[in-house]
Amino acid sequence: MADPKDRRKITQPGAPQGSTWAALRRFWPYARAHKRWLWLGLWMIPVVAAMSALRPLLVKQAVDTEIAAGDLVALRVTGVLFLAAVMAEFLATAVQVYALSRAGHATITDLRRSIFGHVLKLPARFYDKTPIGNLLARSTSDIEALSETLAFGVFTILTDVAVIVSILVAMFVLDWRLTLVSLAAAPLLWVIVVHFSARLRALQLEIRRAQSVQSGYLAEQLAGVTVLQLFGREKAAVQEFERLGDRFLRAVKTANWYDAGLYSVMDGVSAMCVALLIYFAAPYLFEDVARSGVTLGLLFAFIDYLQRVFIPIREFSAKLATIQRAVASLERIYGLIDERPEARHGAGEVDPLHGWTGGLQVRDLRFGYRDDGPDVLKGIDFDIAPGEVVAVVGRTGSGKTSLGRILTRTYDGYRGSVSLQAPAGAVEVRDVVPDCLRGHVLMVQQDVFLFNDDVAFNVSLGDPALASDPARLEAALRTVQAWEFVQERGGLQFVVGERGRNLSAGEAQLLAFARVAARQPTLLILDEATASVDSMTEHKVQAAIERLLRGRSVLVIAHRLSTVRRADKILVLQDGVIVEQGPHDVLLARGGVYAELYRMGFKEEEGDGNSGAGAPVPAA
Ligand SMILES: Nc1ncnc2c1ncn2[C@@H]1O[C@H](COP(=O)(O)OP(=O)(O)OP(=O)(O)O)[C@@H](O)[C@H]1O
Repeated sequence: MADPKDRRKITQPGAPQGSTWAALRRFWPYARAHKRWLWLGLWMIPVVAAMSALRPLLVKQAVDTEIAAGDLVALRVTGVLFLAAVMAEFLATAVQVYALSRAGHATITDLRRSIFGHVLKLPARFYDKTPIGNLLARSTSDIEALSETLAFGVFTILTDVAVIVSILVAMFVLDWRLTLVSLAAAPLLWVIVVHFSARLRALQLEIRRAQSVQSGYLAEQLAGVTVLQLFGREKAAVQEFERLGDRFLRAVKTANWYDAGLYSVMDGVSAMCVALLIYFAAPYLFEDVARSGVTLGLLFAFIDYLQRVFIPIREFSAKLATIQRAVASLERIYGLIDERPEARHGAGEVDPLHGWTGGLQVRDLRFGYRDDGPDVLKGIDFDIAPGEVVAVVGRTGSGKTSLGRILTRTYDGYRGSVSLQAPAGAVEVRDVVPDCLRGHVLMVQQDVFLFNDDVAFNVSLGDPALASDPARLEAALRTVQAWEFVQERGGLQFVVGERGRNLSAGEAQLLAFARVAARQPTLLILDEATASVDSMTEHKVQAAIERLLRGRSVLVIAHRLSTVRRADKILVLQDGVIVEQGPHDVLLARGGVYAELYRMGFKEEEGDGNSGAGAPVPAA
């Protein structure tokens, strides 16, 4: 199991650190599309604020004027107005919550879609350094945190501020002396809110981090559940999960303490303010109203105002914490958005490889995965003529897969030249945008990945031209001899299970071949799988490979004797260098590295009478 310390270190590469305001401003382009709902939410703010200030005024009016004068009709009218104010405030709040929540969730849906689209365009180097669990956390819980904020954070804070301001203005207009007395505890209040908010913010960040690490761990362990089960490591995984959960729980518990503390302290301060108000206002009540200006109605109104003003103040810190949480999430999401995607072929752009027949020239090719690391390909030269089948063999780690990755531009940054001999002139691989290149060059990887979907999807991969043409899919499956077993299982709609669990390794390989057969690339890079399959399936796999190789240029990372024999030329790679090249018989006769590989691996295959029954080129 990985060192837990490492897990703590998993951070977001390139996450920008900026101000809260800058992070929120950068979010605006996403929210703009739904600004009608945001405006509706904003328009409700003055309504809510005005009604909050109006209701105590109506109480004052009832007590001081109508009750004092014994005017029942006027008192009833005031009662009806009070009810109308209450209804208006509730209605405005409901409309605001609905509008903001709608805008928030619509924006989040857009953002989620654009992040998914962006992530799919990121190059292999990005995935080398970013754990998938981490990515999952960013696209689920971080975005969830944002939706909370958009709906109930920023805008409800604006509403709170408007309510506080309107109440303070009403209080000052009614009686500035009583207002100052009532607010005598304000500095104390400020200190408390600032202290608690800062602590709560820090705790919210810790909660986010702990959550993300735990969900990343969960995703990774679930992906590798079979390994855990086979090696009996379930208990250890649960213990580690618990440990990570404890970190989350500790932060939540402390945050709850601070929350509860804040609430009770605020209640105490609010009661203190009311007591202060009554204490100072009481003598005025026994004086002449014309001189003192203090009435019973005024006192009721002030008590009501004080209680109202404390609710938003109390919740202010919790909302600030929510915003802070969202900003932390935003920064992590920006870190992802700022990763540079692969270039895309623009609509209407000329295809530089139009008419290319598969001729290729590689000169002094050098490549390393890290700028500061050693090269894994160290000056490679070879040619592939149109329609030629070139096999690459070599011990494990000699650079065979890396060579395939350069030809498909899965990795950039090679030195030297890899030029494709197109009719309009030679084109350097690094100058062809990846999606255009992959319209001509396809790679079948050693590890077959199948989606938890039906055969039709796994072959078409959602390409509408293929998905809507079952005859083409069937033809591709027939080419690679997979149609028979697909048909036996119920046809194109047969669901292969997660990662192809419902298929054998050989059948999964055949489906991967069908993907290529359906697309007919000009150059095929085939990384032969080394997984052993039964001899019947092996026979089918060999036949399928034979058909795939026909009529196109192929670079095959070969593990079968049948494949190397069939090749027009073999490149023998050793430690990133081509040490021998030529056809099978010539290389064998030379008695060098190839002859050694042959003696250690292929010879056995030949001996067991099953030419190429899955025995791999020997590993070092
Ligand atoms: N994504 C990567 N980041 C860093 N180094 C890598 C990466 N992929 C491969 N390497 C390194 O590059 C070297 C060549 O690897 P490569 O996969 O090309 O070998 P290979 O000949 O295909 O091996 P095998 O037969 O085992 O598949 C190895 O030392 C390997 O550790």
